[in-house]
Parts: sequence; structure tokens; C-alpha cells
Amino acid sequence: MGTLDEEREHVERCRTGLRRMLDGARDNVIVGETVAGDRYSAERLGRHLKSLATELSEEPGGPPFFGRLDFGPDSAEHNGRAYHIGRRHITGAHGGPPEVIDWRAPVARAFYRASARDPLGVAVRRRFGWSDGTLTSFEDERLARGEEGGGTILAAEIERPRVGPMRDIVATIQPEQDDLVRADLDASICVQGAPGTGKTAVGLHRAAYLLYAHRRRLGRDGVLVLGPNRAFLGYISAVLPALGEVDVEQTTLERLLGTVPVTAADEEEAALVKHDARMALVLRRALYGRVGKPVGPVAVADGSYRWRVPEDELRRIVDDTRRESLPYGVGRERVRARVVAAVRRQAESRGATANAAWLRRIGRGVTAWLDGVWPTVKPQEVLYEVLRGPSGDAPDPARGVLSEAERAAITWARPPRSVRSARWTAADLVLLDELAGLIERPRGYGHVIVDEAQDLSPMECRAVARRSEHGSLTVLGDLAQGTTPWAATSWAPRMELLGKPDGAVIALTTGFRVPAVVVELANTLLAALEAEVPATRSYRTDGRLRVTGVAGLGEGVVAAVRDALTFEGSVGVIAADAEVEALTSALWNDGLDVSGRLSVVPASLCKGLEYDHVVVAEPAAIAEAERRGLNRLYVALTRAVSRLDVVHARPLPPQLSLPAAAA
Ligand SMILES: Nc1ncnc2c1ncn2[C@@H]1O[C@H](COP(=O)(O)OP(=O)(O)OP(=O)(O)O)[C@@H](O)[C@H]1O
Repeated sequence: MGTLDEEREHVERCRTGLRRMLDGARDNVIVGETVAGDRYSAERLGRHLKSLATELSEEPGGPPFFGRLDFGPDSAEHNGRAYHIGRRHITGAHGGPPEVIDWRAPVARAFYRASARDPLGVAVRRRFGWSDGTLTSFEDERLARGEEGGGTILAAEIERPRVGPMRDIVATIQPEQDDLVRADLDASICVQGAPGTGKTAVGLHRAAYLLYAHRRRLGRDGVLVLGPNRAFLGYISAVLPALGEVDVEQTTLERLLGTVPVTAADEEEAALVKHDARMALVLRRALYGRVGKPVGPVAVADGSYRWRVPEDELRRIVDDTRRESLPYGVGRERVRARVVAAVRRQAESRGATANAAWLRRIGRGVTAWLDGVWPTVKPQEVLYEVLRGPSGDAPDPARGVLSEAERAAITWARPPRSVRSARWTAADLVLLDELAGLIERPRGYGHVIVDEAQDLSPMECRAVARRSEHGSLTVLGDLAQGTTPWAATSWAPRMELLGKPDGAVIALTTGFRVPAVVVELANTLLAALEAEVPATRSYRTDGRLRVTGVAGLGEGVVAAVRDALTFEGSVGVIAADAEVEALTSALWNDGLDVSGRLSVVPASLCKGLEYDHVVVAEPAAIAEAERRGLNRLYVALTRAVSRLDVVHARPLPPQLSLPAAAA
């Protein structure tokens, strides 16, 4: 077992190793750009090596490792060996053993999973303490002797004040989290976790792990991370690059589906219908309503001769193709190919031979007929017709699917004159995507991670399902934090809509963000929320909760913020959206700088975020602002890492009861 000095010598060896890797990567960038076989590979290779070189050059001062495993003699595979574990693999000198093992490597698993009860061959687990890139301490757990836990390094990392964007948790992943991070690529899982249990962290580390373990497959098929809004993405976007993964697409569903600009808004009644799964049938009917019954034969010119395919054969072709449930666009081409095949059979029975050019010509000759029977169509054209409402004697695709009131809710009161002048809403984007998916299958991903998934509507779930049909899903959410009108109240139906009915639902119940006293307050709301979720245990016994009744909300919030700023870390004031402007002015007018470490956040945007010190302003206003206002309040109350101030000028909502510690 190394002493602190010996460990520091190892740090130096690691830094030398990193420099060696950096020089190698730089040389390789030059070579890679000139030797790769084709331009595409050259570009990819060049990009990869350059980003590796950049990463390495950004890292020389950072902690090269955070843990160490010393295996005992009873480990058959690693008998008596020691390994340092870090964010990245560091190669050894002259082909010797690596200086550091990547946290995702199979052997590193024992760092997260070994316990006194089941040491997995590990004699000693060591955790290192760092300060500004200098190794300052370590703590050992002699697992083989039954010693476990009790250290301060782990607790200090979890309780450290938060500033800036989210950081990785590789040094302190907990066993129940590690199970999820390293679940099989083919396993789709749903993680139900109370606030701060590390769902987002688990999702991001799972992406990094899967890319490591299945680099080839996922490098080709891609990994997609979907978050609820841009503020959230801004908050989490540095985690994967810090873990060396820069090729993950991180976006919101709205941006992913955004083929047209959103320039209108729906009434809630209309949005509810548009997000309902029954719309899938309405749209399918509307699209396939465009397919006609062939009337009369088709005649195809071939030089001076005209081939004829009779009506009954054409009808059979169209009916058979419809039954095959292909994407609409593929169906159209299948019909063309079958008509061409019918012509070919006739030609061959007359002794002609069909070459490729002839087949193409006949195919082109069928286009005019095909346009009448199975026309090309754009999603906007179909949706335009659906939202314009039934016209003429064409059957309404919504008949028998939507009630009259629902039909009326989605029908434009004043239909735009043409599809070009139509203004689309956010819900329309989802419908346009459904139509686009019916016409042509969208690009799929090898793995999709969806955060805050409890808020997805059934139609949004279908949009995600289309993109993970041949891949797998990690679904992260908390039923108690659902705030959309269509939020899930149980997971099984959502997993079905997401195309993974067999996906296991796993609960995370230890909270790492919110201190116990704050959890206790937030938990009093749970009984009033429409969601059955398991109770949480907070890892953190530190923290402070203060509930203050004030005469004027502005002054009360200013006073709470002044106090908050005397502590280290970020400060977030969370208020009902309508109060944000007035509170921001009150803070500025009092000489407080509302940028940098102090921010005022509308309650509607606080999901997934966290601040070291949170001031929740006027809970009653947050609860009243929307249908699921109590869920929103639950989200707001659970953003605090160290301290929560609840400031109220009006009575608190009756569903919130103060724990004895705060009353
Ligand atoms: N094992 C861990 N070690 C250290 N910190 C952790 C660990 N797990 C989670 N955290 C920290 O706890 C905080 C909450 O994690 P995260 O945001 O992933 O939780 P969440 O379940 O997504 O929360 P919410 O549902 O409230 O958005 C983050 O600061 C995260 O870094």
C-alpha cells in the first residue's frame, strides 16, 4: 500500500503519461489527416484525434485518478495487483501496465460495487482527496477485514456547495446507481427517482459507459439525450465532454422535432386532444384517405406501343400494398414497382427482354397514374386538412375517434387560406412528426436517454419510440414532478407508448441533493399529488430550512437573498412566472447583481436545476399558477442543495405542512 508520498510520485508518472499521450495524439493528428483511406474517414479520424489532443491538453493539472483498488490473494484474476481508477485511461511507459484504468473498464466496477459483505476480491479500496489539482489525502476501507464507509472524502464530495454547471460523479457513483449505469445496452430501463436521487447523473454516466463498452455500434448509430428545456441542457451539457464523450447529441424534443417554426399557441383544451394517442389514428386515416381506388386501366407508353394493366389488377396491387403497413412513401414506390412488374410480365410473355433502362422508363411512365392513386404528400398538407375540419363530402378522419367537442377543440376557428400561411403550435410539431414518421421512417439511434420523461405526452412518447425502434431507451423521471396536463401517473403505460413495454421500472430512493429537513417539508405535499411514488431517504443530514412570513414579498426576498449571499455557492430565487419581473427589479433596485451566482428563475423553468441556496417566493402563487401547480411547487422546493428559504406574504398552501424544525 502506497504512502501519500508514493501516491504523489504516481501522480507525476500519470502526468508524464498524459504528456506522452498528448504528444502521440498530436503526431497522430498529422498522420491521421494524411493516411486515412477516404475523405470521410480522414475527417472523422482527424476530428477524433484533435478532440483527444484538446482534451488531453486541457487536463494536465486535473486529478488523474480518484480511487485505487488493491486486490487480495483470493482474487484469481487480479491476485495481489493494484489499480488506480480515473476519468480516463493513462497508458504506461514502454508498453508497461496502465498508470490509470478508465472508470468504465470491467475491473473498475469493483470500486463501486465491492462491500465488506461482498469484497469481490478487493482487499483495500482507497479514495483520494484533492485540492486544486494537488493530492492532499486518502482514506482506505479494508474491505477484506470488514471495514467499510465512515470516510469524510465521499461525504464531502456529495455535500460540496454547488457553483456553475453540473459536474460528473464518477468518483462517488453509488452501487444502486452503478447497476443502472452499467445495465446492458439492449436493456431498456425506466428510472423512477425522487428529486436529487441522481437520475440525470445516472443517465449521463450511462451514456458515457455505453459509448465505452459499445463504441463501434453506438459510434455508428448514435446516442441521443433529450432534456426538458434549454436551461436544463445548458446546465448538464458539460458533463459528457468532461468524461471525454463529445459525440452525443443533447437536445430538447421540441428542437428535435422542429421542422417548422412555432408561431402560435394552443388553448389547453386543444393541446390536450392533440397530445392524445388517439390522434395517431386520426392522422393515419387522414394520410391514407389520400390513397384512391384505381378506376379504369393504366396505359403506359413504350415507344409506339402502349401497355395496359387492367383495373382489377391495379386494385389488387393497391389493396395488397396498403395491407402491408409500410411507410406511406415506401408504399407508393412499392405500388409503382408492382405495376412495372405487371408490365414486365406482359412484355416478357411476348418475348421482349427488360433491361434496367427499360424498367426505369416504364416506372416513369406510371408516375402520372400513381400521382392520382397514391400521391406524394407533405406532413403539413395533411395536418392542414385535419385542422381545417371536414369539408365537402370527404369523410372526417376524426369521426368515431374524437368526440364532437374534441373535434371542435382542434379545428381552426379561422382556417388559414393555404398551407403556406398556416401558423403551427408546439403540439402541431408533434403531429407533423407523427405524419412524417408515417410517410418515411425517421433516423433511429442506438440508445436514447429521456430525462423528465413523466412530462411526455402519449404523442411525444411515440416520437421518441420512432427514434429508438431498433435501439434501447433509458427513461428517467419522477411521477411526483409531472407538471404537464398529460403527465404520467404510472410508468407501465408510458413504457408501452415508448415502444418498450418490457422495460424494467427501477426506483432510486436515496437523495443526494436535498438535505433531509428540506425533503421532509417537500414530502408533506406528496399526499396531495396524483402519483404513487416510494418515499425518499436523504443522504444529507446537513442543510437548513427557514420559512418566513413577510409583509411585502419584494423586501422579504431581498432580505433572504442578502443572507444567502453571505454563504458560498449559487443562489436561485424561484417564483411563479408572473412574479419574476417584479422580484428581479426589486433585487436590482436594492443593488444586487442578478447575474453570475444569483439568478431569478421562473418556476416553469426550474425543473432539473439546482442551486446551493434556494429562495422559494410565495408558494401559494406557484401552486395557483397552473393546473398541476402543487407538483410545480414540489419541484421548486426540491432544488436546494444546502439551504432553502421559503418566503411568503400570503398564507402557505394548506397541503404544505411545516416540519417541527422549521415552524
Ligand atoms: N453518487 C453521487 N455522488 C455525488 N453526487 C451525486 C451522486 N448522485 C447524485 N449526485 C448529485 O446530486 C444532485 C442531484 O442529481 P441529479 O440532478 O442527477 O438528480 P435527479 O434525480 O435528476 O433530480 P431531479 O429529479 O430533482 O432533477 C447533483 O448535484 C448530482 O451531482
